[in-house]
Amino acid sequence: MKVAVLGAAGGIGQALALLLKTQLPAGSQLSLYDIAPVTPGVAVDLSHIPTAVEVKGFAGEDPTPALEGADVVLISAGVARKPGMDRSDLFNINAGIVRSLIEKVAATCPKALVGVITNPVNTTVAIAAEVLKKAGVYDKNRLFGVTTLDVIRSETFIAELKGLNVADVKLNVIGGHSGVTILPLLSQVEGVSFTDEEVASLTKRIQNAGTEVVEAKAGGGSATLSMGQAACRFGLSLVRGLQGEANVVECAYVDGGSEHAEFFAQPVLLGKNGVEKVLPYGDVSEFEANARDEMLDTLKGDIKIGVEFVK
Ligand SMILES: NC(=O)c1ccc[n+]([C@@H]2O[C@H](COP(=O)([O-])OP(=O)(O)OC[C@H]3O[C@@H](n4cnc5c(N)ncnc54)[C@H](O)[C@@H]3O)[C@@H](O)[C@H]2O)c1
Ligand SMILES: O=C(O)C[C@H](O)C(=O)O
Repeated sequence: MKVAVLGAAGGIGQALALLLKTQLPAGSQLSLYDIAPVTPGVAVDLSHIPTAVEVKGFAGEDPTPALEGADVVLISAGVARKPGMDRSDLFNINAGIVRSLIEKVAATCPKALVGVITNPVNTTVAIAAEVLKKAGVYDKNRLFGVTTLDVIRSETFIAELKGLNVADVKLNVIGGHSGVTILPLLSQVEGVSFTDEEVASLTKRIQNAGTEVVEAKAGGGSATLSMGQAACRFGLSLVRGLQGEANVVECAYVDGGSEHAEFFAQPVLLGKNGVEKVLPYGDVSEFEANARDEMLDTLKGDIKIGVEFVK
């Protein structure tokens, strides 16, 4: 199994690479690429950790050597937010970065499962899809916007609020990955009840959690360590699915034939071809149904910007 991380010298990339070095199955290869010249050194550093995962690092303008033979590609290349910015403010720089990296994926490892972390995810995934379509290699089951951070934040905040063991908290987070498009389905958490005030405030906290980190880092970037953990969880789930493990389910932002939008985050069953099955996200409360319906104009607008950028 070969996993490539693009943007591997960055805050997310280095945390993710460390977690993958220690958690990928024995015999895996970890391929690190970034334009930053430090990247081969990051790989040398990681290679001294005693696990049966081979690490190679590549820097420079061309990611091709890092992508050759990749089964999974995780992309966190690009710029991060500073206080006062919205994720959509990253579009001008990150759209072009994602477009050129996906062009190389299309040419080098078109069958790889691709997880896009780079913001604005609602838009960069649409860009990736259009680039893959243009290259004639688009397979909707192999492209994912990584929304796992919204899921692990929800699990953490719910467990804190209700005094639960976080390992017991499970829920779907649907929609997209920005502001009101992030919708945690709190009504589905088993064994707890929330007051209307708790639902409103917890939903808002989860939707603003990225900004919470951006402000706390005071100009030093956005979430990197929690995102490294989230991307590792998602990347390992992709690998487990590829290896034929049964019942591997994650929420992700996919082109899954949703009635709501061309791309929509919801649970998917992962397998040897990426998405084996798009799963229903289940019953929702009246609050959640309203929030879902109200987010759709924003989400569809974000997607349109991505499609038009490539066309
Ligand atoms: N999906 C999510 O939930 C989520 C969560 C956190 C952050 N993000 C996003 O992830 C991205 C990266 O965040 P970060 O904190 O790691 O930023 P960072 O600045 O620490 O790292 C980004 C890295 O990308 C590299 N890079 C830039 N252009 C490149 C290119 N063309 N090819 C290869 N590498 C390139 C940079 O050299 C840098 O090392 C941001 O867009 C951020 O908004 C997404
Ligand atoms: O908020 C950001 O800009 C980064 C990321 O999308 C997050 O949710 O932490």
